[in-house]
Amino acid sequence: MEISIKQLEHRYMQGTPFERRALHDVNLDISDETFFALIGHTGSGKSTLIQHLNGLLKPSAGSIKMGDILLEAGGKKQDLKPLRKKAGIVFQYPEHQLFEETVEKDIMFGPRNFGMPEEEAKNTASRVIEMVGLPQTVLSKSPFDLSGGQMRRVAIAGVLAMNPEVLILDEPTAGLDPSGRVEIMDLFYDLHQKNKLTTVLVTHSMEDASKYADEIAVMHKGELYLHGKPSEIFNERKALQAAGLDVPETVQFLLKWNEKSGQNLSLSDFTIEDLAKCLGQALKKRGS
Ligand SMILES: Nc1ncnc2c1ncn2[C@@H]1O[C@H](COP(=O)(O)OP(=O)(O)OP(=O)(O)O)[C@@H](O)[C@H]1O
Repeated sequence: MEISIKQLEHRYMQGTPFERRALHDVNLDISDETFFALIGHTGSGKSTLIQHLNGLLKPSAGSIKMGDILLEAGGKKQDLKPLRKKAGIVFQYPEHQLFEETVEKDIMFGPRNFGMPEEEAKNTASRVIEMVGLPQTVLSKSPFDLSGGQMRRVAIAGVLAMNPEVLILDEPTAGLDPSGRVEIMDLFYDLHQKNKLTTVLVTHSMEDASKYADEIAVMHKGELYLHGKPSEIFNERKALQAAGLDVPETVQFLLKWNEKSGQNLSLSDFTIEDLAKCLGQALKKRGS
Protein backbone atom coordinates (compact mmCIF):
# COMPACT_ATOMS: atom_id res chain seq x y z
CA MET A 1 0.00 0.00 0.00
CA GLU A 2 1.27 3.44 -0.89
CA ILE A 3 1.76 6.01 1.84
CA SER A 4 1.91 9.72 1.13
CA ILE A 5 2.69 12.21 3.89
CA LYS A 6 2.28 15.90 3.07
CA GLN A 7 3.39 18.85 5.18
CA LEU A 8 2.72 16.87 8.33
CA GLU A 9 2.98 18.71 11.61
CA HIS A 10 2.21 17.38 15.06
CA ARG A 11 1.90 19.36 18.27
CA TYR A 12 1.39 17.59 21.57
CA MET A 13 -0.92 19.31 24.05
CA GLN A 14 -1.95 21.76 21.36
CA GLY A 15 -3.45 24.98 22.62
CA THR A 16 -2.09 24.57 26.17
CA PRO A 17 0.91 26.31 27.76
CA PHE A 18 2.71 22.93 27.45
CA GLU A 19 2.33 22.73 23.67
CA ARG A 20 5.26 20.96 22.04
CA ARG A 21 5.94 20.65 18.32
CA ALA A 22 7.15 17.11 17.64
CA LEU A 23 6.89 17.08 13.82
CA HIS A 24 7.30 19.90 11.35
CA ASP A 25 6.62 19.97 7.61
CA VAL A 26 7.31 16.29 6.97
CA ASN A 27 6.86 15.30 3.31
CA LEU A 28 7.48 11.65 2.53
CA ASP A 29 6.24 9.09 0.00
CA ILE A 30 6.60 5.37 0.69
CA SER A 31 5.95 3.12 -2.30
CA ASP A 32 3.91 -0.04 -2.17
CA GLU A 33 5.82 -3.18 -1.09
CA THR A 34 8.85 -1.22 0.15
CA PHE A 35 10.83 -2.14 3.25
CA PHE A 36 11.33 1.32 4.68
CA ALA A 37 13.47 2.27 7.68
CA LEU A 38 12.95 5.35 9.80
CA ILE A 39 15.99 6.20 11.85
CA GLY A 40 16.92 9.09 14.12
CA HIS A 41 18.27 10.11 17.47
CA THR A 42 16.04 9.75 20.51
CA GLY A 43 13.26 12.37 20.50
CA SER A 44 13.61 13.07 16.75
CA GLY A 45 9.93 12.28 16.10
CA LYS A 46 9.96 8.70 14.74
CA SER A 47 7.28 7.28 17.05
CA THR A 48 5.11 10.37 16.63
CA LEU A 49 5.31 9.96 12.86
CA ILE A 50 4.38 6.27 12.75
CA GLN A 51 1.51 6.69 15.18
CA HIS A 52 -0.16 8.81 12.48
CA LEU A 53 0.01 5.87 10.10
CA ASN A 54 -2.68 3.92 11.90
CA GLY A 55 -4.62 6.82 13.29
CA LEU A 56 -3.36 6.70 16.88
CA LEU A 57 -2.41 10.36 16.44
CA LYS A 58 -4.03 12.95 14.19
CA PRO A 59 -2.14 15.60 12.22
CA SER A 60 -2.06 19.12 13.69
CA ALA A 61 -1.43 20.29 10.12
CA GLY A 62 -0.96 18.55 6.77
CA SER A 63 -2.23 15.16 5.68
CA ILE A 64 -1.52 11.46 5.37
CA LYS A 65 -2.84 9.22 2.64
CA MET A 66 -2.76 5.48 3.29
CA GLY A 67 -3.97 3.76 0.13
CA ASP A 68 -7.43 5.26 -0.40
CA ILE A 69 -7.81 6.67 3.13
CA LEU A 70 -7.01 10.35 3.64
CA LEU A 71 -6.40 11.80 7.11
CA GLU A 72 -6.29 15.57 7.21
CA ALA A 73 -5.78 18.11 9.95
CA GLY A 74 -9.11 19.58 10.92
CA GLY A 75 -10.85 17.02 8.72
CA LYS A 76 -14.22 15.59 9.67
CA LYS A 77 -14.21 13.11 12.54
CA GLN A 78 -13.28 9.95 10.70
CA ASP A 79 -13.94 6.37 11.54
CA LEU A 80 -10.38 5.15 12.03
CA LYS A 81 -11.32 1.47 12.13
CA PRO A 82 -10.49 0.78 8.44
CA LEU A 83 -7.11 2.45 8.91
CA ARG A 84 -6.36 0.42 12.04
CA LYS A 85 -7.07 -2.71 9.99
CA LYS A 86 -4.87 -1.65 7.07
CA ALA A 87 -1.86 -0.72 9.19
CA GLY A 88 -0.73 -3.09 11.94
CA ILE A 89 1.71 -1.78 14.52
CA VAL A 90 4.16 -3.94 16.43
CA PHE A 91 5.15 -1.80 19.41
CA GLN A 92 8.24 -2.15 21.58
CA TYR A 93 7.82 -5.14 23.91
CA PRO A 94 4.57 -6.23 22.19
CA GLU A 95 4.36 -9.27 24.50
CA HIS A 96 3.35 -6.92 27.32
CA GLN A 97 -0.02 -6.62 25.59
CA LEU A 98 -0.83 -10.33 25.80
CA PHE A 99 -3.63 -10.93 28.28
CA GLU A 100 -5.92 -13.81 27.28
CA GLU A 101 -5.78 -17.24 28.89
CA THR A 102 -4.71 -19.02 25.70
CA VAL A 103 -2.55 -18.04 22.74
CA GLU A 104 -5.42 -18.83 20.38
CA LYS A 105 -7.82 -16.46 22.20
CA ASP A 106 -5.19 -13.74 22.23
CA ILE A 107 -4.64 -13.98 18.48
CA MET A 108 -8.41 -14.13 17.85
CA PHE A 109 -9.08 -11.00 19.92
CA GLY A 110 -8.47 -8.45 17.13
CA PRO A 111 -10.32 -10.31 14.35
CA ARG A 112 -13.32 -10.97 16.67
CA ASN A 113 -13.39 -7.29 17.57
CA PHE A 114 -13.72 -6.53 13.89
CA GLY A 115 -16.65 -8.92 13.60
CA MET A 116 -14.91 -11.97 12.14
CA PRO A 117 -16.98 -15.15 12.71
CA GLU A 118 -15.63 -17.56 15.37
CA GLU A 119 -14.63 -20.35 12.98
CA GLU A 120 -12.82 -17.99 10.61
CA ALA A 121 -11.00 -16.36 13.53
CA LYS A 122 -9.85 -19.82 14.69
CA ASN A 123 -8.58 -20.66 11.21
CA THR A 124 -6.80 -17.31 11.11
CA ALA A 125 -5.06 -18.05 14.43
CA SER A 126 -3.93 -21.40 13.07
CA ARG A 127 -2.61 -19.75 9.85
CA VAL A 128 -0.71 -16.87 11.50
CA ILE A 129 0.91 -19.01 14.21
CA GLU A 130 2.72 -20.82 11.38
CA MET A 131 3.64 -17.53 9.73
CA VAL A 132 5.60 -16.60 12.86
CA GLY A 133 7.33 -19.98 12.99
CA LEU A 134 5.54 -21.53 15.99
CA PRO A 135 3.87 -24.97 16.14
CA GLN A 136 0.07 -25.40 16.31
CA THR A 137 0.44 -26.91 19.80
CA VAL A 138 1.27 -23.45 21.15
CA LEU A 139 -2.31 -22.28 20.45
CA SER A 140 -3.79 -24.06 23.47
CA LYS A 141 -1.08 -22.85 25.86
CA SER A 142 -1.17 -19.84 28.13
CA PRO A 143 0.95 -17.04 26.61
CA PHE A 144 2.58 -16.69 30.01
CA ASP A 145 3.98 -20.24 29.87
CA LEU A 146 6.06 -19.38 26.78
CA SER A 147 9.61 -18.04 26.52
CA GLY A 148 10.13 -14.31 25.94
CA GLY A 149 10.96 -14.90 22.26
CA GLN A 150 7.88 -17.10 21.76
CA MET A 151 5.65 -14.51 23.47
CA ARG A 152 6.94 -11.88 21.11
CA ARG A 153 6.12 -14.10 18.13
CA VAL A 154 2.59 -14.64 19.48
CA ALA A 155 2.12 -10.87 19.79
CA ILE A 156 3.32 -10.45 16.20
CA ALA A 157 0.87 -13.19 15.13
CA GLY A 158 -1.91 -11.14 16.74
CA VAL A 159 -1.01 -8.19 14.50
CA LEU A 160 -0.81 -10.42 11.40
CA ALA A 161 -4.24 -11.88 12.19
CA MET A 162 -5.73 -8.54 11.15
CA ASN A 163 -4.32 -9.11 7.67
CA PRO A 164 -2.62 -5.71 7.51
CA GLU A 165 -1.47 -4.18 4.23
CA VAL A 166 1.25 -2.24 6.04
CA LEU A 167 3.34 -3.49 8.94
CA ILE A 168 4.74 -0.79 11.20
CA LEU A 169 7.52 -1.92 13.52
CA ASP A 170 8.47 0.36 16.40
CA GLU A 171 11.89 -0.92 17.52
CA PRO A 172 10.60 -4.49 17.48
CA THR A 173 13.86 -6.04 18.70
CA ALA A 174 14.15 -3.95 21.88
CA GLY A 175 15.34 -6.03 24.80
CA LEU A 176 16.38 -9.09 22.73
CA ASP A 177 19.87 -10.61 22.73
CA PRO A 178 21.87 -10.45 19.44
CA SER A 179 20.68 -13.82 18.11
CA GLY A 180 17.05 -13.05 19.07
CA ARG A 181 17.33 -9.71 17.24
CA VAL A 182 18.51 -11.38 14.05
CA GLU A 183 15.78 -14.05 14.28
CA ILE A 184 12.98 -11.50 14.69
CA MET A 185 14.33 -9.16 12.00
CA ASP A 186 14.74 -12.10 9.60
CA LEU A 187 11.14 -13.09 10.38
CA PHE A 188 9.90 -9.59 9.46
CA TYR A 189 11.98 -9.57 6.30
CA ASP A 190 10.59 -12.95 5.33
CA LEU A 191 7.00 -11.79 5.98
CA HIS A 192 7.68 -8.72 3.87
CA GLN A 193 9.09 -10.77 1.00
CA LYS A 194 6.50 -13.57 0.99
CA ASN A 195 3.42 -11.40 1.50
CA LYS A 196 4.61 -8.27 -0.32
CA LEU A 197 3.90 -6.37 2.88
CA THR A 198 4.86 -2.70 2.87
CA THR A 199 6.97 -2.47 6.03
CA VAL A 200 8.01 0.60 8.02
CA LEU A 201 10.71 -0.12 10.57
CA VAL A 202 11.59 2.39 13.30
CA THR A 203 15.07 1.69 14.57
CA HIS A 204 18.11 3.20 16.25
CA SER A 205 20.30 0.68 14.44
CA MET A 206 21.90 1.82 11.19
CA GLU A 207 23.10 -1.80 10.83
CA ASP A 208 19.48 -3.08 10.75
CA ALA A 209 18.32 -0.22 8.54
CA SER A 210 21.05 -0.90 6.00
CA LYS A 211 20.67 -4.69 6.11
CA TYR A 212 16.91 -4.84 5.54
CA ALA A 213 15.66 -1.57 4.07
CA ASP A 214 15.23 -0.54 0.44
CA GLU A 215 15.02 3.08 1.57
CA ILE A 216 15.99 4.97 4.69
CA ALA A 217 14.56 8.21 6.07
CA VAL A 218 16.49 10.03 8.78
CA MET A 219 14.53 12.18 11.24
CA HIS A 220 16.21 15.02 13.13
CA LYS A 221 14.53 17.46 15.50
CA GLY A 222 11.06 16.64 14.20
CA GLU A 223 11.97 17.13 10.54
CA LEU A 224 12.76 14.81 7.67
CA TYR A 225 16.51 15.28 7.42
CA LEU A 226 17.67 12.76 4.79
CA HIS A 227 15.88 10.27 2.56
CA GLY A 228 17.28 7.84 0.02
CA LYS A 229 18.65 4.40 -0.72
CA PRO A 230 21.08 3.10 1.94
CA SER A 231 24.15 3.77 -0.25
CA GLU A 232 22.94 7.37 -0.84
CA ILE A 233 22.49 7.91 2.90
CA PHE A 234 26.00 6.53 3.58
CA ASN A 235 27.48 9.22 1.32
CA GLU A 236 26.21 11.78 3.85
CA ARG A 237 28.38 10.72 6.77
CA LYS A 238 28.99 14.25 8.03
CA ALA A 239 25.27 15.05 8.00
CA LEU A 240 24.55 11.78 9.81
CA GLN A 241 27.13 12.58 12.46
CA ALA A 242 25.62 16.04 12.92
CA ALA A 243 22.33 14.27 13.74
CA GLY A 244 24.03 11.98 16.28
CA LEU A 245 24.17 8.98 13.92
CA ASP A 246 26.82 7.28 11.82
CA VAL A 247 27.19 4.93 8.89
CA PRO A 248 27.33 1.15 9.65
CA GLU A 249 30.68 -0.28 10.71
CA THR A 250 31.11 -2.06 7.37
CA VAL A 251 30.83 1.31 5.59
CA GLN A 252 33.24 2.91 8.06
CA PHE A 253 35.66 0.15 7.07
CA LEU A 254 35.08 0.76 3.33
CA LEU A 255 35.66 4.51 3.77
CA LYS A 256 38.91 3.87 5.68
CA TRP A 257 40.01 1.32 3.08
CA ASN A 258 39.40 3.79 0.23
CA GLU A 259 41.26 6.53 2.08
CA LYS A 260 44.31 4.36 2.83
CA SER A 261 44.49 2.40 -0.45
CA GLY A 262 43.48 5.14 -2.87
CA GLN A 263 40.92 2.69 -4.28
CA ASN A 264 37.27 3.56 -4.70
CA LEU A 265 35.27 0.58 -3.48
CA SER A 266 31.53 1.19 -3.75
CA LEU A 267 29.65 2.07 -0.56
CA SER A 268 26.75 -0.03 -1.84
CA ASP A 269 28.81 -3.18 -1.08
CA PHE A 270 28.14 -2.88 2.63
CA THR A 271 26.86 -6.31 3.66
CA ILE A 272 29.46 -8.60 5.22
CA GLU A 273 29.20 -10.92 2.19
CA ASP A 274 29.63 -8.06 -0.32
CA LEU A 275 32.47 -6.65 1.71
CA ALA A 276 34.35 -9.96 1.86
CA LYS A 277 33.90 -10.42 -1.91
CA CYS A 278 35.03 -6.96 -2.92
CA LEU A 279 38.00 -6.99 -0.54
CA GLY A 280 39.06 -10.33 -2.03
CA GLN A 281 38.90 -8.81 -5.51
CA ALA A 282 40.70 -5.63 -4.41
CA LEU A 283 43.53 -7.64 -2.81
CA LYS A 284 43.85 -9.82 -5.93
CA LYS A 285 44.11 -6.69 -8.08
CA ARG A 286 46.83 -5.28 -5.85
CA GLY A 287 48.73 -8.57 -5.94
CA SER A 288 48.70 -8.91 -9.75
N1 LIG B 1 2.74 12.18 24.71
C1 LIG B 1 3.62 13.18 24.56
N2 LIG B 1 3.38 14.38 25.12
C2 LIG B 1 4.23 15.42 24.95
N3 LIG B 1 5.38 15.34 24.24
C3 LIG B 1 5.66 14.16 23.68
C4 LIG B 1 4.81 13.03 23.81
N4 LIG B 1 5.36 11.99 23.13
C5 LIG B 1 6.52 12.47 22.61
N5 LIG B 1 6.71 13.77 22.94
C6 LIG B 1 7.83 14.62 22.52
O1 LIG B 1 7.84 14.68 21.10
C7 LIG B 1 9.18 14.61 20.60
C8 LIG B 1 9.32 13.42 19.65
O2 LIG B 1 9.15 12.23 20.41
P1 LIG B 1 9.09 10.79 19.73
O3 LIG B 1 8.74 9.81 20.81
O4 LIG B 1 8.24 10.83 18.54
O5 LIG B 1 10.61 10.61 19.29
P2 LIG B 1 11.39 9.27 18.88
O6 LIG B 1 12.30 9.65 17.77
O7 LIG B 1 10.43 8.18 18.63
O8 LIG B 1 12.23 8.98 20.19
P3 LIG B 1 12.75 7.56 20.76
O9 LIG B 1 13.76 7.06 19.76
O10 LIG B 1 13.36 7.93 22.06
O11 LIG B 1 11.55 6.65 20.89
C9 LIG B 1 10.10 14.53 21.81
O12 LIG B 1 10.54 15.82 22.11
C10 LIG B 1 9.17 14.02 22.90
O13 LIG B 1 9.59 14.49 24.18
